[in-house]
Amino acid sequence: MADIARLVRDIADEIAAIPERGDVATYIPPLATIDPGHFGLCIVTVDGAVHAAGDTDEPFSIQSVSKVFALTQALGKIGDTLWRRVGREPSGTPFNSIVQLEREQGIPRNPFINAGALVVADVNLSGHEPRVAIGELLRFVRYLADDDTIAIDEKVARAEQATGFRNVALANYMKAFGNLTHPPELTLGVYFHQCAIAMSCRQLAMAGRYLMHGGLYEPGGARVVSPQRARRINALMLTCGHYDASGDFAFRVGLPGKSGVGGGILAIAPGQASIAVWSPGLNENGNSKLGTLALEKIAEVTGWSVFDR
Ligand SMILES: NC(=O)CC[C@H](N)C(=O)O
Repeated sequence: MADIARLVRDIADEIAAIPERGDVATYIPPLATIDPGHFGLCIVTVDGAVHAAGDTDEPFSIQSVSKVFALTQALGKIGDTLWRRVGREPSGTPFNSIVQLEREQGIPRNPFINAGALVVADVNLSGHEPRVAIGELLRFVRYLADDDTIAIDEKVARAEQATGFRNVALANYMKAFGNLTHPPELTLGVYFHQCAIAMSCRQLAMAGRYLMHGGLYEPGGARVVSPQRARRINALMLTCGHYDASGDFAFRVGLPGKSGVGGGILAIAPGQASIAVWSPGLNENGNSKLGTLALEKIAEVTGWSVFDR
């Protein structure tokens, strides 16, 4: 087994020295003003050991990484009937694309593109006020991470709301096909707030543990989801977690991963580790440029892969 403590330190040092860091998201001021020099890394291994380096305790906007936790929550509510309203195929299109929705009758390709995440948010809203639905998701994430300090960044939520015209279009379009059950503005409110959850790498890696432990909170702990559901969420992360760069991520890293436009990535080595990286500069697909590179190096050194013997 590689020396993980040393590995995280080496990678943090190596990444810190790279000048070409990608471009931070500019669509809202709270993201546009982030220093691209940040880098955080945290690896929680299967034995519970936590290895962290760099800005591992600095909260950042998890954005689309929240789609993993929201999906887990929605599956807990309605199980496999979710798949009548959202597909399970890679889209091959950017995260906020609308093109497939017309041809495919308002059924989004998968739960990790924005359209699919809006359907998931609509499910999580059922039977609740938006405030209660988002509170439920926040409590779930706090439980998974074992950390009650995790919070929503209201500034980010407000900025999402003020600028999210494409998401408004996606929600209205799906509403026209009958694939949203609530008024679009309520579903959008839940979605914008889930994107605005702020977490550190340490909190994110802790929250991802159930996906390395086959659905258990920790080995021997409470069950969050069944082993089959954990496997399936991992499968969706691998095939759809990086939008139209999901194939490239699988090729380079070989692990299920979910990115966010805040520069965070949660990656899972099933049975081995839950890994969170944060580097705010993005590549042309809206995924963390150096975060992906860091994960590629981690996979190379440790041999963690879902494609190995
Ligand atoms: N890829 C992302 O992280 C996208 C999230 C962003 N808030 C959006 O909805 O456009």
